Amino acid sequence: MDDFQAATERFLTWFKSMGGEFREDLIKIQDLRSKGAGRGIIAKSDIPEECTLFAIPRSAIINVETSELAKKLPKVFEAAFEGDDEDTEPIDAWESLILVMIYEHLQGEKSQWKPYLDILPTNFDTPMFWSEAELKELEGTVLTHKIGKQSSDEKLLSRVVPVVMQSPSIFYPKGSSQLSESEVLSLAHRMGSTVMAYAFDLENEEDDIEEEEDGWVVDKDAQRMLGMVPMADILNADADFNAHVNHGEKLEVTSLRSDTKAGDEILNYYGAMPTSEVLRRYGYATPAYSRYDEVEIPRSAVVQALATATGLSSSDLTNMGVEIDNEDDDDFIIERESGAPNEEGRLIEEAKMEEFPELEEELKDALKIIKKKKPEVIADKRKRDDIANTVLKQVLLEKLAAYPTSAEEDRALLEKSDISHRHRMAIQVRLGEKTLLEEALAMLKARTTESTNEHVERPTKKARK
Ligand SMILES: C[S@@+](CC[C@H](N)C(=O)[O-])C[C@H]1O[C@@H](n2cnc3c(N)ncnc32)[C@H](O)[C@@H]1O
Repeated sequence: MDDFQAATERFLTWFKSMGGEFREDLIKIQDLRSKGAGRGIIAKSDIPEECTLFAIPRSAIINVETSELAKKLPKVFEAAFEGDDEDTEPIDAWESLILVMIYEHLQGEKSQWKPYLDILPTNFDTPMFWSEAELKELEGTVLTHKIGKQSSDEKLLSRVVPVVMQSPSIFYPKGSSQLSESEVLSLAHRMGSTVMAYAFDLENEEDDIEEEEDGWVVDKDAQRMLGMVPMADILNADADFNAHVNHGEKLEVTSLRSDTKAGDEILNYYGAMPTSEVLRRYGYATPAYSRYDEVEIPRSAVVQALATATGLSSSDLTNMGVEIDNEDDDDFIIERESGAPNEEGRLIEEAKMEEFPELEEELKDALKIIKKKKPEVIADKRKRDDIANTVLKQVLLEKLAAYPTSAEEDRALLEKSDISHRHRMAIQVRLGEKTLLEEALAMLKARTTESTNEHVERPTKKARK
């Protein structure tokens, strides 16, 4: 038995000793490293719908309630939930769990979670850990300004690392050697990434639970409790999934479908998010998330295109009261109408590019202002539609041109077998964005053809009368 398998066995034995239930007749933990997915859970036989596959007692979860750390450093942790310290921001749920994880890790054999901690990752494929050359492959994508290594360093250095450095007698068992500040920082990064990719938002049994239209339960409580949930976090996930974690007295993982077959992977749901966000938070990418892909269009690009299309300058537009380029507003998001998974976790609706609601709304308002202030620029509805389409087409084409590679080049690269895992994921992210832009351009084209036909048809109808 190799080390990986031995660690899995030790973890499963420990899990049961903590009161965890695991249907070994139905499922098993499997080594999925050959497909870049670490450990996962696989069906050993066909599984019926609504079958409990495993259950985790709340006492096996690692969080501020179960770890001794919060009791040993009450001042630090009470503030986390009471707030209102005038001088310092209280630590949040995220920072609290990072501290708890650092503490449990440093306890070594003394931690009751040791066999669980042993199977958590020490390396990550999230872009936070990519080299400059690897990050270059993400140029032009929404991730260029979302990785935040520096701000995360600053936050950990000012809020997490000092707590460890100031209380060595609490964090280190007697006789163990202490880490330097930079070693604590890198441990904090490791635990931060673990929390990001593994922790669950824990719903209390008595919490204010609301059901969304699609039936997926959401909790509207502002202060959530984060926790590491052994076994539930062995589940990999996809946008199309077949299992669900129910938060009751215990946490129970149940099957959602009647057709889960022996050999199928049991997949959880991390949420509806673009490939870029899955990569940023979890360090992987699958084709099913591409339906949620997004592209950001900078506001300045829209103003520039509007100026060109109207023959006005950007300052003319500002002076007229066109406010598209407002610094406080976020960029425009281009995305599909993608629908939610059904109650079996299946994606049954086709994801379609239908409109750019916010962008079109603001463009319409801007054109109204221009028509009022300079009627000669927008003679009629047809001219207004032409300008709007020209602007939309221009910003989409500009965005497409901003990626260093073309969609065709990316498709060809994905055919190759000799590119690295990270490079492949970067291509999936940027190609997903380009495909979305191509769909947006096709939609605009179809719309323009439709409206031209309308304009051509109208006089004919009138002539017939
Ligand atoms: C909650 S853990 C799931 C268990 C994990 N595979 C392990 O071995 O510990 C989340 C991590 O699993 C991996 N993962 C989850 N779903 C995946 C999928 N569909 N394909 C590939 N990797 C996946 C990613 O590395 C992610 O950060």
